[in-house]
Amino acid sequence: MHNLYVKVCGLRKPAEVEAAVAGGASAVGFILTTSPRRLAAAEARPLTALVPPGVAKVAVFRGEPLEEVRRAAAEAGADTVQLHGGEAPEAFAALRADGFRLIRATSPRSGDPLATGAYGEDMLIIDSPRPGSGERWSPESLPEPPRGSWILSGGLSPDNVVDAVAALRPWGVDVSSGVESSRGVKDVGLIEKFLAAVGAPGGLDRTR
Ligand SMILES: O=C(O)c1ccccc1NCC(=O)[C@H](O)[C@H](O)COP(=O)(O)O
Repeated sequence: MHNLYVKVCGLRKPAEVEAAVAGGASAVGFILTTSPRRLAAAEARPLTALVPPGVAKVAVFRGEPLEEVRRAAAEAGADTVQLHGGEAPEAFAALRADGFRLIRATSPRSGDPLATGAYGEDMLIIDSPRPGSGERWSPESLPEPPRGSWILSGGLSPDNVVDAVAALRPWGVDVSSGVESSRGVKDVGLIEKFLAAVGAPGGLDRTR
């Protein structure tokens, strides 16, 4: 038996972080790449400082040079790095050596391996081809069943997450647009609703 890992991403304000933590999120994400949700590392730092032990602080990147990722993730106070840029396994090894936990993000038709750990990562996010867009992807687009600690992402919301978990049986879920009132603007009530829907803390029980 395993309880669902729940990541709430794209947070920009203390009240959003506090709602995610209070609602039982396993991880909170901060976007340090091009996005309406982008934060500078120095802006993320006071937000990660609000996060208690046991909740992951995830810095999200897409295509930045490795040295920039290392510097910004450290400055932000993250303990986990999420890479969307198709980085090579060597980038994951370098970040591991820095002490970060690692999330590799990909999409179903990318051609990337769908086995968690293929590049040395701890977790694998399977997301829509346009991360943070709120778009869902079709289960039929998966070339093979994902393996290991994989996180379902892309277009989840308080209203669809329970059915999506029942259909695909992921190890975890990740949400951003579905807990926003408009693009890039989080709604604390929707964060609470999402976390309540998945039964956080602890999450939906699921059998592997
Ligand atoms: O959220 C973004 O704007 C973003 C931009 C560039 C790379 C990654 C980004 N988000 C990463 C996430 O983990 C999102 O939570 C994930 O893509 C799901 O987003 P959504 O479909 O909006 O729930």
